[in-house]
Amino acid sequence: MNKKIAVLGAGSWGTTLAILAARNGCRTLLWGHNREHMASLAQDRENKRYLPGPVFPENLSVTSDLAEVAGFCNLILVSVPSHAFKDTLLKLKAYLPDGIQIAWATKGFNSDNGSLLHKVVADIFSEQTPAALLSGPSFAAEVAADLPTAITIASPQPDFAALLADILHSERFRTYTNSDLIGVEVGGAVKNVMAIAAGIADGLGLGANTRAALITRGLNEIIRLGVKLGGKQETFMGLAGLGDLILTCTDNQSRNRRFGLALGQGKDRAEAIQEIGQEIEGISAAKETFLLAKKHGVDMPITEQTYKVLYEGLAPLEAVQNLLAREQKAES
Ligand SMILES: NC(=O)C1=CN([C@@H]2O[C@H](COP(=O)(O)OP(=O)(O)OC[C@H]3O[C@@H](n4cnc5c(N)ncnc54)[C@H](O)[C@@H]3O)[C@@H](O)[C@H]2O)C=CC1
Ligand SMILES: O=C(CO)COP(=O)(O)O
Repeated sequence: MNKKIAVLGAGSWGTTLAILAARNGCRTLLWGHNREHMASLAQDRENKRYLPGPVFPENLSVTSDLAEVAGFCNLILVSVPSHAFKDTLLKLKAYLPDGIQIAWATKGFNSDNGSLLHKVVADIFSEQTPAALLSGPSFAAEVAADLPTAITIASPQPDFAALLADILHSERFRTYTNSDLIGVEVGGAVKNVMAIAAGIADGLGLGANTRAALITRGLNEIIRLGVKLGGKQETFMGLAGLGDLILTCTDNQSRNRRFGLALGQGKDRAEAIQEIGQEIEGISAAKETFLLAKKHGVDMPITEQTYKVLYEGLAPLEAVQNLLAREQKAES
């Protein structure tokens, strides 16, 4: 494929997406903010810190210089953590103010004010800037190992979604398109909160019934918030909703689930974060989701109890008891 793409964020997911695009024949530039780390990637042709194993294809080059990114192409796929999303785009804008096309694979909210990330893109560039989000059940290591995976690319601009879908699609990586950007954003950001909750329950040894109840009632919460924010109900039954929720609530590759497991087993929060050693997006998302739910008057009891465990020192077992003590009601 005779295309160029720059991927911002040289963690496990950005590296994987850059490898996928390069395997599909695109000239690909992977940017990371840490100069020493990027120098080691250039030398090793492998990301030993975040994605040990896969060797970089020849058409994948690396840089820590955003000016080089701007000179390379205007098609950008951002995969930095949510706390770095706005700053990275602001820095990029200094080099590439016009004609940019922005996709992102970041799952989370704007850490400044809890807004959805499409709002950050529109505020920094313009409402007309082609914008798309890649989301769905996709552990980086499995994708990089070429294990079959299906994801969603959401954009209000169908041509842009189709372009990205072509760049990344392969027999082992199926790309579906979707026009519901908001629904896909909410699904990807809030499933991380539910994965922490499911991990906590499993860490407490509460069993399979509890896990299934949390996933199902968690999906309900995600739908209530997502629809209130403008997402479509059916989106949450798809890859970026139920698909990613099941993946991260049930498999220990999920860092959010592992973090919850550690808390449920009585480990200290700081120790758990250090042991995992990678981004745990659900920690900030728990706060941002809790505040959004309050602002919009949406009932999100699992999110609320997870927030209280993470930010108010509530004991995990007490959080479960609070959920169980809620008044009996009709399923909705
Ligand atoms: N790893 C996975 O399987 C998947 C991750 N994601 C999402 O992708 C995003 C990135 O996650 P991962 O790559 O997994 O994280 P990671 O923990 O593997 O790597 C984080 C990367 O972010 C970089 N970073 C940290 N602070 C930064 C800053 N201020 N500016 C620029 N870069 C900074 C680190 O140097 C590192 O390269 C997250 O939003 C995550 O939810 C989405 C789907 C799958
Ligand atoms: O989003 C992911 C897979 O789809 C990765 O989940 P974790 O961030 O919990 O590892």
